Amino acid sequence: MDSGGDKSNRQLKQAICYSNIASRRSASPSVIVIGGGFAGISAARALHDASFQVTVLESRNRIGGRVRTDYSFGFPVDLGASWLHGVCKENPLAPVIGRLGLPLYRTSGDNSVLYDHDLESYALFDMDGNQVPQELVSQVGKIFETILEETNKVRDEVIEDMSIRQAISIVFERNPKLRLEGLPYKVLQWYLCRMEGWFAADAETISLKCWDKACIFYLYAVFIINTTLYIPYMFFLVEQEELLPGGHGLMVRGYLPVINTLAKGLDIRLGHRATKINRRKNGVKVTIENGTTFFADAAVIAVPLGVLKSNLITFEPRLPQWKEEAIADLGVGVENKIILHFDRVFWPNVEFLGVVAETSYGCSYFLNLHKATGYPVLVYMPAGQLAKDIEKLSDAAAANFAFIHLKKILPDASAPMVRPDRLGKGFSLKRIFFIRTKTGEATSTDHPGSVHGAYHTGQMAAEDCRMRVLERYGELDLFHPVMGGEDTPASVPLLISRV
Ligand SMILES: Cc1cc2nc3c(=O)[nH]c(=O)nc-3n(C[C@H](O)[C@H](O)[C@H](O)COP(=O)(O)OP(=O)(O)OC[C@H]3O[C@@H](n4cnc5c(N)ncnc54)[C@H](O)[C@@H]3O)c2cc1C
Repeated sequence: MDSGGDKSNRQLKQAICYSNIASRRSASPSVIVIGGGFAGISAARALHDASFQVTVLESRNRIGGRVRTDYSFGFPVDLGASWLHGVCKENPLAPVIGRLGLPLYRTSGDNSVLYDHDLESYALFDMDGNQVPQELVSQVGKIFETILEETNKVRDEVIEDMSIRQAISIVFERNPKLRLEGLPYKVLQWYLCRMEGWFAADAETISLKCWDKACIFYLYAVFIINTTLYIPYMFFLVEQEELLPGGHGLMVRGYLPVINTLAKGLDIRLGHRATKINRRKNGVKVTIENGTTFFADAAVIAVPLGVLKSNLITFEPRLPQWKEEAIADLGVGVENKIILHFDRVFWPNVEFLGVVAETSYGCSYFLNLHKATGYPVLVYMPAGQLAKDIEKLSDAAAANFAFIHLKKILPDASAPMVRPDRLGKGFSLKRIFFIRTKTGEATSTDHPGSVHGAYHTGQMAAEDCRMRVLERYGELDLFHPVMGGEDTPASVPLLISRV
């Protein structure tokens, strides 16, 4: 499908490519998948299995995108996604994970006030290292739920949307007893901090109208530059995804085995950054950074939303106005991970450690990987503005920042053997039905911002692409449906446990 960088060679090869496309009608149709994250690899796998000739163009020197398992510590640590949200057979990733026999560690059941954690195994501290009584944490958790319920009343009263932060202020004005003071107030801020962590956004940018509903909302402009996204400016939107049942499970061995399995046998070109996509009568031409061109019958675009927003890829002809507007209106959030590897475990045997503070910005959260994996690792996970601020630091300074917070609660903490790693979280939180051959977590209506959402959109894009090619070229007998065909292997139950 590709041709050389030299211009005259290109023209010659272009002619050959097009004649190939014409003569290939008796052979399999071809597809270029742009982006080798979960969505792109999922689409490529499905199309490959449906007898398409598939080429994946991935700009980096690895596949996975925001899924990246690091082995440099001598054991797997996910620097990007690490949870399977929705441990149930309805999860589109369940059949793959189940068949691979990958273990999951349960961190919560359904309906946890902390989303992906139960309040069963935690330790919260104040800035002086005093542990917050568990009873107080539970009590404040109930108050937090009451406050959120009260914000529903505010929502019903107002026409214009507002941020969840504003709505909470109104609730406090109306119900001064919910305001809390002293330590309970700080614990409340911690709950807010976890809510912000779930959305990878500050309470000022989370929509009152939409945070727990499927809808679209335009909020404030934010400035984000992170390792995954190169976005100068955007509007933040929030849509609540549909939460799958079954609670949340950590991928104990990391996500890499899953994506590697899906990628097996695919033609993946690493270091191939697409810069231009020309849609033509007889197919698609994709140009990459060094001028090399690729031709195929169709293209599936599975790059992050931020890449589209920053116009790093030119479309010819231009995308329809409504698609451009949808891309412009979508927003992303930021979440980082800083991995702290110690020579021994000196912290309590709980699933997470939290630090309460006067503001949600000042609170922190450490995931105890030792509980799930047996390795002496804490993962510091800032989100929203804090994550953006930390991204401005050097890696060493960021690791030190996390360690200073840890020291506040555990003064005897030994220095970590750190190699900090950070991966920005590109999070689109808006419903998006457009670009039929565009895929990626951002296009998931029900599960945006998740691996299973990305996987599912890849499957949908592949099916859509397959149908379009079939409609156009009429080779119905060549393929079986990408999704849900009779050949779908019997599902294997997911292996989930909790200690
Ligand atoms: C820190 C962090 C924690 C997270 N935690 C979880 C979690 O626990 N559970 C969960 O379900 N989800 C989690 N997520 C979200 C999840 O990782 C993403 O929703 C999902 O991986 C997105 O997949 P994608 O394929 O849509 O995009 P991406 O993974 O971003 O893939 C897009 C790919 O396109 C490539 N690309 C970009 N531009 C070009 C170009 N011009 N040409 C060619 N290739 C290009 C990129 O290099 C990348 O490989 C987390 C994300 C982060 C960052």
